[in-house]
Amino acid sequence: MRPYKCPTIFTTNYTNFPKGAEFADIFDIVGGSLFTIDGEPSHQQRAKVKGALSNPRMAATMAACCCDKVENGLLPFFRRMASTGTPFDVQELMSRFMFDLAAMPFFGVDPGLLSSEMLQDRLHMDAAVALDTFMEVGFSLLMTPSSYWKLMRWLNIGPERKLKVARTVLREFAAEMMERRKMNTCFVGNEDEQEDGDILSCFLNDPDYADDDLLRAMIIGYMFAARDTVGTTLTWIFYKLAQNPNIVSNIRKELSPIASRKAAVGVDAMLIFEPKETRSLVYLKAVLYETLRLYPAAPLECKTVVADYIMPSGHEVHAGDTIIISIHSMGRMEGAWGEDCLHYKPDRWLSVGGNNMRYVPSHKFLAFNSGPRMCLGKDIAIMQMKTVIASTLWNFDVEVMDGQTIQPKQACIQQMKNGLIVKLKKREM
Ligand code: HEM
Repeated sequence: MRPYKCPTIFTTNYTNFPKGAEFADIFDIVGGSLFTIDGEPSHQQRAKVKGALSNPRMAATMAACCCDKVENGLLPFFRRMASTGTPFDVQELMSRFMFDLAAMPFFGVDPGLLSSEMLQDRLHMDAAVALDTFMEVGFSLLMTPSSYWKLMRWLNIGPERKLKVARTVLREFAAEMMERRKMNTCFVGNEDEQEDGDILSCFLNDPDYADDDLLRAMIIGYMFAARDTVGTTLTWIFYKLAQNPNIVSNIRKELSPIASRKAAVGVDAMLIFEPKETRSLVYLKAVLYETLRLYPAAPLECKTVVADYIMPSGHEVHAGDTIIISIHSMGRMEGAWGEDCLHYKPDRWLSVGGNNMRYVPSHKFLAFNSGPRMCLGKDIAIMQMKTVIASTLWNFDVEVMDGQTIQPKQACIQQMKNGLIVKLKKREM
């Protein structure tokens, strides 16, 4: 079956293909929240999350948090590494950076994982590790017969034992964040901004989320959705750009008119590119999409079948079947992307003349999912990635160290198995 020819699962007949009970059982840590539910309850929760994320004030907070973290966290760190020529694992760094960036607008508090002096905050560090455990173990359970992992869960052995520890840590983390928010301490911004300036406040005041378990599930689900999806994609972008200096030049060319209107900040004269400046940049967006095509952050989509159905391709599926769609493979199919499907070519996303993005249906490019369950953070993710890539590439040259084995990890989020060691050099301008 060629899923890219088959929008039925995601759009036209999506009610016949919910996530299903087994998915919800494996990811019970986010049980009851948008991330595991289907049908009418998912529509209702989705409308609320969509409302919170698309509120213009929230969009402005997200953009401000991102600029602040890049200017005061990421670039100063890069400058230190560049001045001493010290190699570092950019994936590990992006993971900490994104933990902070996901948490700041949600909780109104900066966990400070990016700054190494804060590493003693065990709660946040442990929560970050527990999120990774769920992504890794959850992936292997999706591929395992449910009777087998349910027995392991009952006996508390094997991967289920790891999940149990991760569950406890994540529940503690979410409870602590709710407590801190209720006590209204240590927040980002002034008192006015705190009134309804973070996403958690919208849910704390909502009677539908009066159940603490549901609110906890929502918090953890949000951290899953917003943290490593972006961090992982950024890492793959750095990797591909280091192999393609011509693409780096094209990005810098696109940034150049903006840079010429800006004044550099700080002693090192570094430029920060703000979301309002990069919003219209199409080549940079094409780079993001091309990376997500070959390295989708969420490489698998899991669906169950409610009623027997014959796909447009003629394949039959039966009630109770599980369908696993490899988004990773779909991005590499010759039938969908042409003979050069394995080549990294941002230009394929551009219209003739290169001034606009070409239309590609979302059921063909599934990195952000498609149809009624499409990612709600797509625009936020693009804004964050554009800010990081533009600000990094304008100020630094990025070199990937030789001798590394680069391969994807088998997990729900497609990180690099061994990380990515890079070295930076401050650009002479
Ligand atoms: C490169 C970055 C990102 C990628 C590739 C991505 C991809 C996806 C995918 C594939 C799904 C569907 C998951 C499923 O149903 O199985 C999804 C759902 C979702 N994403 Fe994203 N995402 C990204 C960033 C973000 C960010 C930054 C946020 C929040 C600020 C976010 C919020 C959500 C939410 C709330 C859902 C649930 C939608 C629903 O179930 O109806 N995402 N995302």
